[in-house]
Amino acid sequence: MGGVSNTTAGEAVVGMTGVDVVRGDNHLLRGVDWTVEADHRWVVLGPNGAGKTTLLQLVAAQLHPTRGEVRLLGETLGAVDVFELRPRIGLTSAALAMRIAPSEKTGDIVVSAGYAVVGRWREQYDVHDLTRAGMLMEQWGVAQYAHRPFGTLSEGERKRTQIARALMPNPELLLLDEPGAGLDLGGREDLVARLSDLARYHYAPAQVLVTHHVEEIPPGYTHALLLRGGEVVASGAAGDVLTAEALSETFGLSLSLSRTDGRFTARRAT
Ligand SMILES: Nc1ncnc2c1ncn2[C@@H]1O[C@H](COP(=O)(O)OP(=O)(O)OP(=O)(O)O)[C@@H](O)[C@H]1O
Repeated sequence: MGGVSNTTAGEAVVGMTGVDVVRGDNHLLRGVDWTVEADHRWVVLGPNGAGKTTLLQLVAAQLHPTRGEVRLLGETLGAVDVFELRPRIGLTSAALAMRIAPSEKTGDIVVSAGYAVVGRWREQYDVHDLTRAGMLMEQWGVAQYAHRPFGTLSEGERKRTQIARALMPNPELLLLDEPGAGLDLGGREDLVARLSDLARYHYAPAQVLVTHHVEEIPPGYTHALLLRGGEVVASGAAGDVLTAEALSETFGLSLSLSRTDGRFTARRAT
């Protein structure tokens, strides 16, 4: 699924050391060290205001650190033209979805991704682009809506369209900011299954998924980073990091955690 990644050989996709992001007196992030390798699939978990979106903005090359170093796809933020870096990174978020005009055709939204425009039809798409867009829309279950305006799709269909669009330019890093937000149970389960397939696909890009809910972690995700108040509570292999103790500390309440068939469930400990 999603095409072959062409990540710079020999270097991590993301390498952060001692990263602070400060606004006024607020530390949005403090002392973050993080490495994402090409075959990693990371889930970033934390409560509201923990700094997850700020972290994602750094690795989307949309924000520079106040202090520390961010290496991204072999380049250093601050010493590279971010407009060259951004096309190598696929991003989905509610903020981006809001920029899509409801009247745009779903197929145009996907095929236009490589041209850095949202949904605008251009005559010069070549057969390769159209074929790839069609394949991605099939994979993400939205091919039948190619001629429908984006605004008529359900929330789940919109989320899947956004992911197909993010994968269109064959990115080396895929960033998913709360892809499960606003989905009903069926929509969430469908998305988790598709993301699980993508996670396990050897040639898929490195992936980082931000969520508030352990129930949304797709099986096949390899690593987890837990954030609270801008600081890393725990980070590493998912099996080591995703514990009741670490989650309780992250969310500031006593939680129990269970795992069945690779899926997690958390609830308040009684
Ligand atoms: N420009 C800014 N100036 C001051 N504080 C900011 C600024 N931008 C964000 N913050 C604060 O930084 C903190 C982290 O925000 P961020 O959006 O990264 O959190 P988050 O973990 O993504 O939260 P949520 O789960 O609610 O989306 C929040 O407390 C937010 O209010």
